[in-house]
Amino acid sequence: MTAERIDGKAFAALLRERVGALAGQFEQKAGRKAGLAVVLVGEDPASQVYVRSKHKATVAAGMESFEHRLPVDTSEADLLALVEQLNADDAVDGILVQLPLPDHLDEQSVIASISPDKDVDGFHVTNAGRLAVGQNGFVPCTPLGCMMLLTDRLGDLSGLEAVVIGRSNIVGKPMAQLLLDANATVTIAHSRTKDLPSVVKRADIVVAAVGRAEMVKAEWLKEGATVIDVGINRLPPAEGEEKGRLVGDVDYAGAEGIAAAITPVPGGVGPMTIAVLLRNTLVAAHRNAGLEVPQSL
Ligand SMILES: Nc1nc2c(c(=O)[nH]1)N[C@@H](CN(C=O)c1ccc(C(=O)N[C@@H](CCC(=O)O)C(=O)O)cc1)CN2
Repeated sequence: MTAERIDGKAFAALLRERVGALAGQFEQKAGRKAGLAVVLVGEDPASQVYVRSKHKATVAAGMESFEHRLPVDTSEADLLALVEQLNADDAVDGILVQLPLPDHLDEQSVIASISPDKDVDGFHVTNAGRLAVGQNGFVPCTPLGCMMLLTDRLGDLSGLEAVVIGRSNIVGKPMAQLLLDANATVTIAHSRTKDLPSVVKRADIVVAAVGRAEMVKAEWLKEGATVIDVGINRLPPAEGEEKGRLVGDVDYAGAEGIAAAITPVPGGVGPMTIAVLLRNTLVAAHRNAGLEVPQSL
Protein backbone atom coordinates (compact mmCIF):
# COMPACT_ATOMS: atom_id res chain seq x y z
CA MET A 1 0.00 0.00 0.00
CA THR A 2 1.23 3.51 -0.75
CA ALA A 3 -0.59 6.04 1.36
CA GLU A 4 -2.38 8.96 -0.23
CA ARG A 5 -0.57 12.23 0.50
CA ILE A 6 -3.05 14.63 2.10
CA ASP A 7 -2.20 17.93 0.43
CA GLY A 8 -2.73 20.53 3.15
CA LYS A 9 -1.13 23.25 1.06
CA ALA A 10 -3.67 22.84 -1.74
CA PHE A 11 -6.58 22.54 0.71
CA ALA A 12 -5.41 25.69 2.52
CA ALA A 13 -5.17 27.59 -0.78
CA LEU A 14 -8.81 26.73 -1.55
CA LEU A 15 -9.90 27.78 1.93
CA ARG A 16 -8.04 31.09 1.59
CA GLU A 17 -9.73 31.71 -1.75
CA ARG A 18 -13.15 31.06 -0.22
CA VAL A 19 -12.38 33.33 2.75
CA GLY A 20 -11.18 36.01 0.31
CA ALA A 21 -14.46 35.94 -1.62
CA LEU A 22 -16.49 36.13 1.61
CA ALA A 23 -14.24 38.93 2.94
CA GLY A 24 -15.20 40.96 -0.13
CA GLN A 25 -18.89 40.40 0.61
CA PHE A 26 -18.29 41.34 4.26
CA GLU A 27 -16.70 44.62 3.20
CA GLN A 28 -19.73 45.45 1.04
CA LYS A 29 -22.17 44.72 3.86
CA ALA A 30 -20.23 46.22 6.78
CA GLY A 31 -18.68 49.18 4.95
CA ARG A 32 -15.25 48.23 6.25
CA LYS A 33 -12.70 45.46 5.93
CA ALA A 34 -12.32 42.69 8.49
CA GLY A 35 -9.16 43.39 10.52
CA LEU A 36 -6.52 41.18 12.16
CA ALA A 37 -3.91 42.49 14.60
CA VAL A 38 -0.80 40.36 15.09
CA VAL A 39 1.63 41.12 17.91
CA LEU A 40 5.21 39.84 17.78
CA VAL A 41 7.55 40.34 20.73
CA GLY A 42 11.23 39.80 19.99
CA GLU A 43 13.05 38.46 16.97
CA ASP A 44 12.63 34.70 17.02
CA PRO A 45 13.43 33.80 13.38
CA ALA A 46 10.63 31.23 12.93
CA SER A 47 8.06 33.58 14.52
CA GLN A 48 9.17 36.38 12.20
CA VAL A 49 8.54 34.11 9.19
CA TYR A 50 5.08 33.10 10.47
CA VAL A 51 4.08 36.70 11.23
CA ARG A 52 5.18 37.82 7.76
CA SER A 53 3.18 34.97 6.20
CA LYS A 54 0.11 35.95 8.26
CA HIS A 55 0.41 39.57 7.11
CA LYS A 56 0.71 38.57 3.44
CA ALA A 57 -2.17 36.09 3.66
CA THR A 58 -4.42 38.61 5.45
CA VAL A 59 -3.84 41.30 2.83
CA ALA A 60 -4.23 38.78 -0.02
CA ALA A 61 -7.62 37.79 1.40
CA GLY A 62 -8.76 41.42 1.28
CA MET A 63 -8.57 42.01 5.02
CA GLU A 64 -6.79 44.69 7.02
CA SER A 65 -3.55 43.62 8.69
CA PHE A 66 -2.27 45.49 11.75
CA GLU A 67 1.22 44.36 12.67
CA HIS A 68 2.81 45.28 16.01
CA ARG A 69 6.46 44.36 16.45
CA LEU A 70 7.79 44.96 19.95
CA PRO A 71 11.38 44.68 21.25
CA VAL A 72 12.42 41.53 23.08
CA ASP A 73 12.66 43.39 26.43
CA THR A 74 9.07 44.70 26.29
CA SER A 75 7.56 44.64 29.78
CA GLU A 76 4.40 42.67 30.50
CA ALA A 77 2.64 45.92 31.47
CA ASP A 78 3.43 47.44 28.04
CA LEU A 79 2.27 44.31 26.21
CA LEU A 80 -0.98 44.17 28.21
CA ALA A 81 -1.54 47.88 27.50
CA LEU A 82 -1.23 47.23 23.75
CA VAL A 83 -3.69 44.32 23.95
CA GLU A 84 -6.14 46.57 25.85
CA GLN A 85 -5.85 49.17 23.10
CA LEU A 86 -6.54 46.51 20.44
CA ASN A 87 -9.49 45.14 22.45
CA ALA A 88 -11.05 48.63 22.29
CA ASP A 89 -10.30 49.26 18.59
CA ASP A 90 -13.40 48.72 16.40
CA ALA A 91 -11.25 48.21 13.27
CA VAL A 92 -9.67 45.14 14.90
CA ASP A 93 -11.81 41.99 14.76
CA GLY A 94 -9.12 39.48 15.68
CA ILE A 95 -6.06 39.69 17.93
CA LEU A 96 -3.20 37.21 17.91
CA VAL A 97 -0.07 37.30 20.04
CA GLN A 98 2.57 35.17 18.34
CA LEU A 99 3.93 32.37 20.55
CA PRO A 100 6.35 31.55 22.03
CA LEU A 101 6.84 34.75 24.03
CA PRO A 102 10.21 35.66 25.59
CA ASP A 103 10.71 33.93 28.96
CA HIS A 104 10.02 36.99 31.14
CA LEU A 105 6.44 37.26 29.81
CA ASP A 106 3.68 35.06 31.19
CA GLU A 107 1.80 33.54 28.23
CA GLN A 108 -1.31 32.72 30.26
CA SER A 109 -1.69 36.31 31.54
CA VAL A 110 -1.21 37.72 28.06
CA ILE A 111 -3.74 35.32 26.49
CA ALA A 112 -6.18 36.09 29.33
CA SER A 113 -5.98 39.81 28.50
CA ILE A 114 -7.30 39.31 24.94
CA SER A 115 -11.05 39.83 24.60
CA PRO A 116 -12.54 36.32 24.08
CA ASP A 117 -14.59 37.73 21.19
CA LYS A 118 -11.39 38.80 19.38
CA ASP A 119 -9.36 35.71 20.38
CA VAL A 120 -9.07 34.22 16.88
CA ASP A 121 -6.39 31.82 18.13
CA GLY A 122 -9.02 30.26 20.42
CA PHE A 123 -6.50 30.09 23.28
CA HIS A 124 -8.46 32.12 25.88
CA VAL A 125 -9.89 30.03 28.72
CA THR A 126 -13.38 31.26 27.78
CA ASN A 127 -13.00 29.81 24.29
CA ALA A 128 -11.53 26.57 25.67
CA GLY A 129 -14.61 26.36 27.92
CA ARG A 130 -16.98 27.15 25.06
CA LEU A 131 -15.41 24.33 23.01
CA ALA A 132 -15.69 21.95 25.97
CA VAL A 133 -19.43 22.56 26.41
CA GLY A 134 -20.32 22.92 22.71
CA GLN A 135 -20.94 26.69 22.58
CA ASN A 136 -19.92 28.96 19.72
CA GLY A 137 -16.51 30.52 20.27
CA PHE A 138 -13.17 30.22 18.51
CA VAL A 139 -11.43 26.90 17.98
CA PRO A 140 -7.59 26.90 17.81
CA CYS A 141 -6.46 27.07 14.18
CA THR A 142 -4.21 24.00 13.99
CA PRO A 143 -6.71 21.45 15.38
CA LEU A 144 -9.56 22.96 13.37
CA GLY A 145 -7.40 22.67 10.24
CA CYS A 146 -6.66 19.01 11.09
CA MET A 147 -10.41 18.35 11.44
CA MET A 148 -11.09 19.92 8.05
CA LEU A 149 -8.50 17.61 6.45
CA LEU A 150 -9.92 14.58 8.27
CA THR A 151 -13.57 15.18 7.41
CA ASP A 152 -12.67 16.01 3.81
CA ARG A 153 -10.98 12.63 3.51
CA LEU A 154 -13.08 10.39 5.75
CA GLY A 155 -16.50 12.08 5.87
CA ASP A 156 -18.34 10.82 8.96
CA LEU A 157 -15.92 9.99 11.79
CA SER A 158 -18.57 8.31 13.99
CA GLY A 159 -17.28 5.27 15.82
CA LEU A 160 -13.74 5.55 14.49
CA GLU A 161 -10.90 5.00 16.97
CA ALA A 162 -8.78 8.16 17.20
CA VAL A 163 -5.52 8.48 19.12
CA VAL A 164 -4.15 11.97 19.74
CA ILE A 165 -0.51 11.90 20.83
CA GLY A 166 0.20 15.05 22.86
CA ARG A 167 -1.89 16.91 25.43
CA SER A 168 -1.07 20.59 24.90
CA ASN A 169 -3.77 23.22 25.44
CA ILE A 170 -3.14 24.51 21.91
CA VAL A 171 -3.31 21.28 19.90
CA GLY A 172 -3.80 17.98 21.77
CA LYS A 173 -6.72 18.86 24.05
CA PRO A 174 -8.81 20.85 21.52
CA MET A 175 -8.09 18.19 18.88
CA ALA A 176 -9.43 15.47 21.19
CA GLN A 177 -12.52 17.57 21.91
CA LEU A 178 -13.22 18.11 18.20
CA LEU A 179 -12.85 14.39 17.48
CA LEU A 180 -15.17 13.60 20.37
CA ASP A 181 -17.72 16.10 19.03
CA ALA A 182 -17.50 14.23 15.72
CA ASN A 183 -18.41 11.00 17.59
CA ALA A 184 -15.00 9.35 17.32
CA THR A 185 -13.78 7.20 20.20
CA VAL A 186 -10.85 9.23 21.48
CA THR A 187 -7.71 8.40 23.43
CA ILE A 188 -5.18 11.07 24.42
CA ALA A 189 -1.72 9.58 24.71
CA HIS A 190 1.26 11.41 26.24
CA SER A 191 4.75 11.02 27.66
CA ARG A 192 3.53 8.83 30.55
CA THR A 193 1.31 6.57 28.41
CA LYS A 194 2.25 2.92 28.89
CA ASP A 195 3.00 0.93 25.75
CA LEU A 196 2.34 3.74 23.28
CA PRO A 197 2.90 1.51 20.22
CA SER A 198 -0.02 -0.74 21.18
CA VAL A 199 -2.27 2.26 21.89
CA VAL A 200 -1.46 3.71 18.46
CA LYS A 201 -1.96 0.28 16.83
CA ARG A 202 -5.71 0.35 17.46
CA ALA A 203 -6.23 3.79 15.89
CA ASP A 204 -8.09 4.41 12.63
CA ILE A 205 -6.99 8.05 13.03
CA VAL A 206 -3.64 9.09 14.50
CA VAL A 207 -2.93 12.75 15.26
CA ALA A 208 0.71 13.22 16.26
CA ALA A 209 1.47 16.45 18.12
CA VAL A 210 4.45 15.75 20.33
CA GLY A 211 7.20 17.85 18.78
CA ARG A 212 9.74 15.00 18.50
CA ALA A 213 11.18 14.26 15.11
CA GLU A 214 9.93 10.99 13.57
CA MET A 215 9.01 9.56 16.98
CA VAL A 216 5.96 7.64 15.69
CA LYS A 217 7.23 4.55 13.91
CA ALA A 218 5.61 2.92 10.90
CA GLU A 219 5.22 -0.43 12.67
CA TRP A 220 3.07 1.21 15.39
CA LEU A 221 0.38 2.04 12.84
CA LYS A 222 -2.67 -0.02 11.96
CA GLU A 223 -2.90 -0.92 8.27
CA GLY A 224 -5.12 1.64 6.55
CA ALA A 225 -4.94 4.31 9.29
CA THR A 226 -5.26 8.00 8.47
CA VAL A 227 -2.32 9.92 9.92
CA ILE A 228 -2.26 13.65 10.67
CA ASP A 229 1.22 14.88 11.51
CA VAL A 230 1.23 18.19 13.40
CA GLY A 231 4.96 18.16 14.19
CA ILE A 232 7.39 20.51 12.47
CA ASN A 233 10.92 19.58 13.50
CA ARG A 234 14.18 20.59 11.90
CA LEU A 235 16.84 17.85 11.79
CA PRO A 236 20.50 18.76 12.26
CA PRO A 237 22.08 19.53 8.86
CA ALA A 238 23.47 16.49 7.06
CA GLU A 239 26.88 16.78 5.42
CA GLY A 240 26.81 19.33 2.62
CA GLU A 241 23.46 20.78 3.79
CA GLU A 242 23.26 24.34 5.07
CA LYS A 243 20.01 23.72 6.95
CA GLY A 244 18.63 20.44 8.24
CA ARG A 245 15.48 18.92 6.69
CA LEU A 246 12.04 19.63 8.14
CA VAL A 247 10.32 16.47 9.34
CA GLY A 248 7.16 15.69 11.28
CA ASP A 249 6.54 13.59 14.39
CA VAL A 250 5.87 10.53 12.21
CA ASP A 251 8.36 8.45 10.21
CA TYR A 252 6.75 9.48 6.90
CA ALA A 253 8.74 7.18 4.61
CA GLY A 254 7.86 4.10 6.66
CA ALA A 255 4.26 5.15 7.33
CA GLU A 256 3.61 5.56 3.61
CA GLY A 257 3.71 1.79 3.25
CA ILE A 258 1.12 1.13 5.98
CA ALA A 259 -1.25 4.09 6.32
CA ALA A 260 -4.08 4.80 3.89
CA ALA A 261 -3.39 8.53 3.98
CA ILE A 262 -0.91 10.84 5.67
CA THR A 263 -0.12 14.56 5.82
CA PRO A 264 3.42 15.46 4.73
CA VAL A 265 5.76 17.89 6.51
CA PRO A 266 6.10 20.48 5.11
CA GLY A 267 2.90 21.01 3.13
CA GLY A 268 0.40 19.28 5.41
CA VAL A 269 -1.06 20.74 8.59
CA GLY A 270 1.19 23.86 8.73
CA PRO A 271 -0.45 25.80 5.86
CA MET A 272 -3.90 25.04 7.33
CA THR A 273 -3.00 27.01 10.49
CA ILE A 274 -2.83 30.32 8.62
CA ALA A 275 -5.84 29.61 6.38
CA VAL A 276 -7.99 28.81 9.43
CA LEU A 277 -6.72 31.97 11.15
CA LEU A 278 -8.16 34.00 8.25
CA ARG A 279 -11.40 32.03 8.53
CA ASN A 280 -11.63 32.69 12.28
CA THR A 281 -10.93 36.40 11.72
CA LEU A 282 -13.77 36.67 9.23
CA VAL A 283 -16.10 34.83 11.62
CA ALA A 284 -15.10 37.35 14.34
CA ALA A 285 -15.73 40.25 11.95
CA HIS A 286 -19.28 39.04 11.20
CA ARG A 287 -20.07 38.59 14.89
CA ASN A 288 -18.57 41.97 15.84
CA ALA A 289 -20.56 43.69 13.06
CA GLY A 290 -23.79 41.93 14.08
CA LEU A 291 -23.94 40.07 10.74
CA GLU A 292 -24.86 36.42 10.24
CA VAL A 293 -21.80 34.20 9.81
CA PRO A 294 -21.96 32.60 6.32
CA GLN A 295 -22.57 28.82 6.48
CA SER A 296 -19.72 28.21 4.03
CA LEU A 297 -17.17 29.58 6.51
N1 LIG B 1 -0.34 32.69 18.48
C1 LIG B 1 0.08 31.57 17.84
N2 LIG B 1 1.35 31.23 17.90
C2 LIG B 1 1.76 30.09 17.26
C3 LIG B 1 0.85 29.31 16.51
C4 LIG B 1 -0.50 29.70 16.48
O1 LIG B 1 -1.39 29.04 15.88
N3 LIG B 1 -0.85 30.85 17.15
N4 LIG B 1 1.30 28.21 15.77
C5 LIG B 1 2.72 28.00 15.58
C6 LIG B 1 3.35 28.71 14.44
N5 LIG B 1 2.52 28.92 13.24
C7 LIG B 1 1.67 29.95 13.27
O2 LIG B 1 1.72 30.85 14.06
C8 LIG B 1 2.75 28.21 12.04
C9 LIG B 1 3.61 27.13 11.99
C10 LIG B 1 3.87 26.49 10.76
C11 LIG B 1 3.30 26.93 9.60
C12 LIG B 1 3.62 26.33 8.27
O3 LIG B 1 2.96 26.59 7.30
N6 LIG B 1 4.69 25.53 8.19
C13 LIG B 1 5.17 25.00 6.93
C14 LIG B 1 6.69 24.87 7.00
C15 LIG B 1 7.35 26.20 7.24
C16 LIG B 1 8.84 26.13 7.15
O4 LIG B 1 9.36 25.90 6.07
O5 LIG B 1 9.51 26.38 8.19
C17 LIG B 1 4.57 23.63 6.67
O6 LIG B 1 4.32 22.90 7.62
O7 LIG B 1 4.39 23.33 5.49
C18 LIG B 1 2.43 28.00 9.64
C19 LIG B 1 2.17 28.63 10.85
C20 LIG B 1 3.48 28.42 16.83
N7 LIG B 1 3.07 29.70 17.29
